[in-house]
Amino acid sequence: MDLTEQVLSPAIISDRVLINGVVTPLTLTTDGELRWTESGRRKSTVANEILSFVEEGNKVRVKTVVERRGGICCRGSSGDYIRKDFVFEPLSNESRKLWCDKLREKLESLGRPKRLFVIVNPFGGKKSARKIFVEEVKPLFEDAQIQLEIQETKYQLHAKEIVKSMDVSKYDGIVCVSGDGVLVEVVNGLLEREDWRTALKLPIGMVPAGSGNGMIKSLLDPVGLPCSATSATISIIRGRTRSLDVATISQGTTKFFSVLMLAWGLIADIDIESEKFRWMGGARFDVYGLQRIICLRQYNGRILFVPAPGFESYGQPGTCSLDNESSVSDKVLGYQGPDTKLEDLQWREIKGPFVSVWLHNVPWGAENTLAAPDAKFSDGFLDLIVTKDCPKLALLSLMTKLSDGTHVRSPYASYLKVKAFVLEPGARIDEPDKEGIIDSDGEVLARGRRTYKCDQKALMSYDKLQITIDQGLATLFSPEEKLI
Ligand SMILES: Nc1ncnc2c1ncn2[C@@H]1O[C@H](COP(=O)(O)OP(=O)(O)OP(=O)(O)O)[C@@H](O)[C@H]1O
Repeated sequence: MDLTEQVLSPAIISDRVLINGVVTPLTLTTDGELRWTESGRRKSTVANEILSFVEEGNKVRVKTVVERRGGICCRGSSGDYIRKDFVFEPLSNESRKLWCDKLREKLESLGRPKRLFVIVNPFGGKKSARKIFVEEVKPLFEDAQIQLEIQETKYQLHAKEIVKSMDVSKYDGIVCVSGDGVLVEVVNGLLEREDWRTALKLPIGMVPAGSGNGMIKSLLDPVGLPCSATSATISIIRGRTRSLDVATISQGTTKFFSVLMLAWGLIADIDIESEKFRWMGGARFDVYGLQRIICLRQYNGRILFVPAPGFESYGQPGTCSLDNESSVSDKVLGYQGPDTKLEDLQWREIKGPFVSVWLHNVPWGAENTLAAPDAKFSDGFLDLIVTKDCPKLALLSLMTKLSDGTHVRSPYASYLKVKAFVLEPGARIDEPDKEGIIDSDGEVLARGRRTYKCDQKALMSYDKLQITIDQGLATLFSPEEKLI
């Protein structure tokens, strides 16, 4: 809270108050900064740091959260927060009332959330969401005087059920203390509501507490914040939002709304089949990934895509017979996907065999996977990474580069942005009686013949599916750009 900034903005209120028993001038500026002098040193706290204030007898306690910066250089080394209180005593009752009015008006003007609906998945990741919520999240929300309605999920798809029937008008946002799985359920639940247009305007906040926390990592990492429950919670309290593209995956009248990714081939096989090694923790992806590269599978099939401007040279011109049924469903009242006239678009195609086909909406797929380094939250495009004809050693090297995103520079990978996409999945080339798995946002969307757990039901069949994107349809709580 040391005052280093010398450019002063106009005062809303400036008065002499008692700080630690000493009469001192205190000023609140139009940009929400409180300035005073303590033990001969000029100090300040900015609006961003103020959570709330309370009157305690004649005193006013301002609750703040301050970033503890590490090292000499602040860039990228920040993000550890400490709670600090600043207490002052106005010299009269009138002065105290005026201070409280002005502080309240200033905080009100920031548009922060006042009532949040919190969904906690006690089952996700290392099963620590409940502990994270109670110890790290709830105390901060309480200090920020945010009213909470808390609900724990009791079974799979419970979060979707909850948001489908909740009264959205009562809240300023939904917070998921979970992994990405619950976020996807929340988006799908909101989109299946009759009032989806209004419901989707409700910002969704993520607090990382699952094994896949790709969305919140994608929000925090670009502004130099660590993927922690504290930085995520503070971002929600500050109330800034950003919009997020939503992809509609359709097969006939069956639809799934995706906000993270779709994978087919190697990545899907590793993601889904490594479940049998869950006891290994995060190492399951590396161990099973290595096994999959040694016994590499390739898949026949075809992909069609409408490239974003600048990516028209990828693939060959392709003709696409589209599934018209997918846009027509009178019985369903919820969102039906974007009104894109797919027939009028310039389609390109790439034919198999494929090692991997991967579509990504945001940069990070998990906390250690920078899947699509150029992906943007609301550019209206999905990033497509296609891997073909790749020798095993090169593939091994490519997979080790997933942590810093340089895999997209491999000569065996094509990396482009697409506006629409069609997948025509085929069988494995080594064992044509076996097919693959299509994975969207960590869940199995379709299981082909003789695949892992192929007796279990999936939402779609292992057949042609199409994807369209609605630009910026959903809203997320998001940290502000930091001046670094
Ligand atoms: N009480 C519960 N019991 C079992 N499953 C649940 C429960 N609550 C939620 N789930 C399911 O847990 C799944 C994973 O949730 P979450 O998003 O928190 O974590 P994740 O990181 O995506 O996944 P995981 O930890 O399973 O790898 C979701 O599909 C959700 O439906």
